[in-house]
Amino acid sequence: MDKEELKRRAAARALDEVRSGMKLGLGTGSTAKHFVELLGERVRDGLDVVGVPTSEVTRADAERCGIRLTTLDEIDRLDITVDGADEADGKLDLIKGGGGALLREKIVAAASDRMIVIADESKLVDTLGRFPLPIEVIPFGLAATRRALQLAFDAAGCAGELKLRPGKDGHAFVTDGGHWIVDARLGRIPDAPRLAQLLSAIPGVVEHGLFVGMASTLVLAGATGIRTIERA
Ligand SMILES: O=C[C@H](O)[C@H](O)[C@H](O)COP(=O)(O)O
Repeated sequence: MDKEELKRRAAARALDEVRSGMKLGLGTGSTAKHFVELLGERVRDGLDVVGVPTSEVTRADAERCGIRLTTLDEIDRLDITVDGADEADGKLDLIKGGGGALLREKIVAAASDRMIVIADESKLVDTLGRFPLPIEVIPFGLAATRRALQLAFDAAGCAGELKLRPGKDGHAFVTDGGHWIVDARLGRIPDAPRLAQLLSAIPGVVEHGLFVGMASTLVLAGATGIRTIERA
């Protein structure tokens, strides 16, 4: 089955959890975009929800779909965030940020009672790390931050090359928050919680793409159907 169809099925399954009156976090990426489009159809049929987008791209998509939007300055908590992932393991820890939206995604997920992750089944891995780990950094002092990152990788039992993410214009990719991203090709992250802690302690790191202990439900769509994994 076509991968886009699998993503749309996972998105449709997450939509089953949405009720009128809910406040929703709207994720970023090709899978989350299916959710926004399907949600828009329900809104046009009368579903009353309000959303907080996790990127400017998602904001534009949601507005185009007629979804009412708000901000985390106007409301306290969200009921559910629905978002994609670049990788997920069986403990529901994630790598996110392939599209560069990890910072707003993490802020929105942390303000949500539930985070439902939607994906096609190819995103499920035994150990995180095959997908390069996105790390959002401040441009100032980048070389010092890179050295600190390598020390953190050593301390967490992993190693790998760091690459500054290029943008379309040949310069560095710039996030919605005005920062840069370095992608770490680690191959295998044996202890994601430990690495997450070490990365968060580096001054030049704004945020990293390890989402540890945040997802409550993982919805995986495969050729044989939908599988749902709940946090233990
Ligand atoms: O920054 C982007 C997000 O973390 C996405 O949710 C992630 O990259 C997955 O995207 P996609 O659904 O396109 O594979």
